Amino acid sequence: MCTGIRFTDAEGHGYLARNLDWTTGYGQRVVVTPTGYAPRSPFGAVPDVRHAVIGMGIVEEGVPLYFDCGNDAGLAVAGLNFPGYADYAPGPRDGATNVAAYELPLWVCSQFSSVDEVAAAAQDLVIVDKPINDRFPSSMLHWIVGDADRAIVLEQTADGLHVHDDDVDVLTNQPGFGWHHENLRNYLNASPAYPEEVALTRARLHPFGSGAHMRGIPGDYSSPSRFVRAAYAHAHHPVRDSEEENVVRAFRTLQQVAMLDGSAAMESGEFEITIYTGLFSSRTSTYYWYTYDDLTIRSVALADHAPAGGELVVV
Ligand SMILES: C[C@H](CCC(=O)NCCS(=O)(=O)O)[C@H]1CC[C@H]2[C@@H]3[C@H](O)C[C@@H]4C[C@H](O)CC[C@]4(C)[C@H]3C[C@H](O)[C@]12C
Repeated sequence: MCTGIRFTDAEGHGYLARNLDWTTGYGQRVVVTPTGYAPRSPFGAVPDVRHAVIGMGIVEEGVPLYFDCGNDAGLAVAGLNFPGYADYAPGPRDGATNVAAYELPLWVCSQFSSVDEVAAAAQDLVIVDKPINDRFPSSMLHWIVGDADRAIVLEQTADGLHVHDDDVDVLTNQPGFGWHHENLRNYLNASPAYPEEVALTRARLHPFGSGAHMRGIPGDYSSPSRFVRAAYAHAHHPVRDSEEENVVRAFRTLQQVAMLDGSAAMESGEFEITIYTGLFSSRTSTYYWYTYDDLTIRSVALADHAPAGGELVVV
């Protein structure tokens, strides 16, 4: 499974971070798409690269297939599994902005500079089931899109394209965002406050310690439980000042919903783990990440890799 979060630092810069939970990686690397790159876009939705893009992905047929990425204007996006709900158009629709599912993160980050712009453009958006090649069929995803101000979730289901205002800045997997948001109403009791002493018959009961009012926040790895846990942890985290503090914030928060080997098997019997955790900081246009096997936080700054060149850079 996967979890994504968005937040803002004390100076108003935006951050978007995600866990990529799966049984195996795809050989993903940090990829920079510079403004001089000439994309191959099947329906012409990405005619050029207006904003340089950096993020985690693979390059296939010379095209960057991003799992998550951010751009030089501070806009970022992450794709998360949404099987059983995602429903792509079998072909392009006349008069619409037709985007192949694999190029949606590139479309968002190469064309726009804010969530508001993406939300407006999404009114004409049709996500098309047009795989890059036979080796990689379209993945069934939904996407969290964030900037310094807010987040939205893009979901295309059987009844059309939905743009949800993500006012809790969190996304996990199925079911849809609306269901997860409604489900939060089951957890209104949860609070970080220290519990008061309680009188019970003639007993006076003291709390064991802090955290007692978090009882009820689910601890398992299922998508609804991770949504609730991430929304709680994220909402109560204090705003931080420096880039370093916000990197720590992102990675510590996503640790709360990261998947440990051996705990959750897929139908195949293989175990899901958090393959990597990635973060885009708009403050410095830097991508940070660590992997399951190596907790060293690595980073690549967009400015260090020819953001205006003509060739993709795979770091
Ligand atoms: C597996 C990843 C999602 C992880 C996740 O959400 N797991 C949930 C598990 S569960 O269902 O809820 O059990 C997704 C996120 C981004 C996806 C990749 C990106 O969409 C880029 C290309 C797109 C191609 O069509 C397929 C390969 C691919 C390289 C995708 C492979 C895979 O589907 C990825 C890596």
